[in-house]
Amino acid sequence: MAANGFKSPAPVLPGLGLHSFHNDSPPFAGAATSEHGDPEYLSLESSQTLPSSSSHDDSQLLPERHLHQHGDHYRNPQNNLTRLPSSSSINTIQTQSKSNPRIDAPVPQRIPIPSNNSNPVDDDLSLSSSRSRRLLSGYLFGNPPSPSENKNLAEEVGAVANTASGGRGRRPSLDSEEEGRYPLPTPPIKDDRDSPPLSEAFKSYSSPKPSQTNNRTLSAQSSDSQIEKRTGEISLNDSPEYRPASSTEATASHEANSVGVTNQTGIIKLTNNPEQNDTRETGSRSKEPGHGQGGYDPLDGLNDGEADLDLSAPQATDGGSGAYLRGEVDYSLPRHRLRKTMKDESKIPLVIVACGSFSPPTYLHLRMFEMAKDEIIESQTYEIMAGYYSPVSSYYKKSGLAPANHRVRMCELAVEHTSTWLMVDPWEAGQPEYQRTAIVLDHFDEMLNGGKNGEGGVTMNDGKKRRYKIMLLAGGDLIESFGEPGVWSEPDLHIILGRFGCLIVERAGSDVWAFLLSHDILYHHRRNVIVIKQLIYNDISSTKVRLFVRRGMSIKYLLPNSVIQYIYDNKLYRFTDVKATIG
Ligand SMILES: Nc1ncnc2c1ncn2[C@@H]1O[C@H](COP(=O)(O)OP(=O)(O)OP(=O)(O)O)[C@@H](O)[C@H]1O
Ligand SMILES: NC(=O)c1ccc[n+]([C@@H]2O[C@H](COP(=O)(O)O)[C@@H](O)[C@H]2O)c1
Repeated sequence: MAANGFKSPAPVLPGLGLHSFHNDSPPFAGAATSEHGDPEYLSLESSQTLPSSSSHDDSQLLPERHLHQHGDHYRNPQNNLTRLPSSSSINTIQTQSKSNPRIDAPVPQRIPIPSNNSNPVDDDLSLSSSRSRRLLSGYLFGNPPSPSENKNLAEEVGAVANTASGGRGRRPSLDSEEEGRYPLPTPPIKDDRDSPPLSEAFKSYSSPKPSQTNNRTLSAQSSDSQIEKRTGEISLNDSPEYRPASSTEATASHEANSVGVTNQTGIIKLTNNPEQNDTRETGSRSKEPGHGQGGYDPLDGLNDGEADLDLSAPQATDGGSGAYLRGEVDYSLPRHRLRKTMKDESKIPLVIVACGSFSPPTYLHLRMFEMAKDEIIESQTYEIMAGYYSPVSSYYKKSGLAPANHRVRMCELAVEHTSTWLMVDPWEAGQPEYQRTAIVLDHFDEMLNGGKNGEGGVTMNDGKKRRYKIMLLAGGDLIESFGEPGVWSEPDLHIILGRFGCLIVERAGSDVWAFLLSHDILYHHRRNVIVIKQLIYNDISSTKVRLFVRRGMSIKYLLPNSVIQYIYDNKLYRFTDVKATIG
């Protein structure tokens, strides 16, 4: 039995890799995964926009960014809607869609959340157990495939899933009694990261210098509610001296340039300013010159444990995304952790983008990126330049969606002190209408590789530029929704899978491999798809976190403390705001 769960992968799919199909994927400019070339719509010129959900309608309202495609700065989209330019810019899509009536009518339809249930907790519970959450909660795109096609696909999926699981309907997990029959993949080669041992980093923090402390720290003290008392045991410092007087002040402390860390040796409080904060005397790579511009390389060796304390990792500028979402400043893509040069120029520079609700972001959402990183390092094909969360806007009508500004801030808090290479892009969240994932990836492409003066891309040693490859990071359940009628349009799937690419993290309960075989478009672009096996299954669910908050249960160790604090400070997920809200 192969590690991917198939009894014998070779006869089914010659050339199927241990983890994925991606190994011989071409650099970028579209993945030529077919001998006969790819569909026309994979080769959008940089001047072309992606089709909107009603791409044939010239009166479609789009944010002004479609008219200002150079540089990072856009006017606040809240106030600047403009009409889509002539549909001639998307001719290739139209050509395709004319021959395919299903693509011809991709006007999003909103599927209402069943309204006969007024209890938000029950809504979340039912969503939690539903296998078709997106049909209940998301937008629908395009017309459903014909019933006969559906039936064939469903039969194929069933057949493949059954074969894959040895007839038991579900592939056994690594934890099952059959563990021995599922050899683990070769561990990733860690040498690239050049990490100091974790213990070294902690040693370096064992002698805090009182003079380097900052008075502001996170505190779980709350002004009200039993919920906060029960779940708010996240105080990093119980000393009253460090408690903000009010929850407002506690909120402000998140934005302060400091963090409090308690360990067995006592309270260590560190500022984010490396000059004031010189506790890291040994074992740290972050003080050494990095490979990135500015002397700091986000990917240069800090692993998770250290990163929790890595205050020299570049931080987002204060108030950046908040100010943008409030319409106070122009948009710009956060780049503070984006690597601009490569260590190994024989590889492909890769930026990973995770689209989703993140309501709230959990350790699973953080782990997804780390799992992807291991897989990428193992593949030796790509070099990771950065990772981004792109929280969906409030216009994505989904149960439990907190207002977009809160979800963006929670994602920022989640990565600020736990990661050295992850960032949060507020663009999608700040758009005045729902943006499909293909459009979001196109936005990243524009931001990272665009620029009329050729300023985008990665600068090679010889001064030449190379484009960042952008890949979507998603869980197996999201990928399986590719097969749900009306949720994704076919042209979008070709763009997402062909022009960009997908990193798919297996999710307990979803059989990504079987689905990959059964889905024609996914299979067509299989060489641009990387399936990531969860070697330690993590199924932390945002839905359940919301329910725990609602029920006053602890959510500690399910998500970063800073995010927990934010949830309580802002009274999220308690009562009515469990429901979707337009922010
Ligand atoms: N347990 C999991 N395993 C693998 N991927 C996951 C898991 N949970 C979420 N994801 C992936 O994380 C991304 C963002 O997820 P999103 O926040 O939209 O939904 P969710 O985590 O399922 O939350 P909710 O419970 O609110 O539906 C998606 O690609 C999703 O597939
Ligand atoms: N057609 C599309 O582009 C499409 C369809 C469904 C979900 N999505 C995206 O997937 C992400 C996760 O969605 P769910 O929270 O419903 O799992 C969101 O970012 C959403 O925008 C995109």
